Amino acid sequence: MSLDWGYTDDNGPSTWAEKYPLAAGARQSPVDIDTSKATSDNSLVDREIDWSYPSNCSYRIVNTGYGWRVDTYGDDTALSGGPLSEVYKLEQFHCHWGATNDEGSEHTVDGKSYAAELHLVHWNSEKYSSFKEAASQPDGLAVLGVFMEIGNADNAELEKIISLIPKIIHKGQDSQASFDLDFGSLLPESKHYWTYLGSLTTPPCNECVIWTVFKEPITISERQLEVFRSLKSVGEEDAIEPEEGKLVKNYRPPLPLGNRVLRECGP
Ligand SMILES: Clc1ccc(Cc2nnn[n-]2)cc1
Ligand SMILES: [Zn+2]
Repeated sequence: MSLDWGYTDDNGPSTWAEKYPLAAGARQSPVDIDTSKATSDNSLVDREIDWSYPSNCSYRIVNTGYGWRVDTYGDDTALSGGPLSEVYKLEQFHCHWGATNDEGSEHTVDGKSYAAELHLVHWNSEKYSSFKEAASQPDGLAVLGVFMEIGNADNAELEKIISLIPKIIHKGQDSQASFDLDFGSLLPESKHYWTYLGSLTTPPCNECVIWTVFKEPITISERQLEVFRSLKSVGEEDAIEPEEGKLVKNYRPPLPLGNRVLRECGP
């Protein structure tokens, strides 16, 4: 069964607009962050971005066929301040990566790619009654983007996710694992970031995301990234060769910023 969309030459980002017209919109993500175009904005400094994630909010990890996704209980989570006018709740987090370490992030900075990019997806629970409703609104979602660069040491918190990957190698597999995660270790120390109005980076590419991309990367080891790449984009029942169907890349290349404003908080 051929996939509606994906990351191969046949169904990759350049083909998405054929079936998902929003993908051709003027408010698409990711973008290349041209640091010379970023404007400072005191209102971002006055209302510091703030988050709260209880360590026990993660309850399930699933292979979506496009990567791994950790589903979270949002009730006791909160993201506010910075570019956000309301309080957003954490819905899920996931990651994008490439076949080699010199690609993999979705956003780029002055043309530079990082090896991977972590996305924490939140929804505006003050204004909307569900994630689904929020995903159809221009201020419905808030995604935190965290660049990941290769480092020598394993990231200990990521290791808790890595250890579950062997249980979800095939598309559709999930592990109902309530696991304790210190989100502080999945976010950079610095709260400096860029922010702009964009979209989901996969179909249907809804233009509903207020993006916050942190300037400081976190580290991931080469071994850990290889484990991500061992995930398969096909189900266990799809008889394929062992090396086939590996999810070696799941990132969308940058789209034009166009006439959107790119703001920054911090040097
Ligand atoms: Cl619900 C949903 C759909 C697609 C994505 C993919 C994505 N969009 N922005 N970052 N990742 C995330 C959540
Ligand atoms: Zn994402």
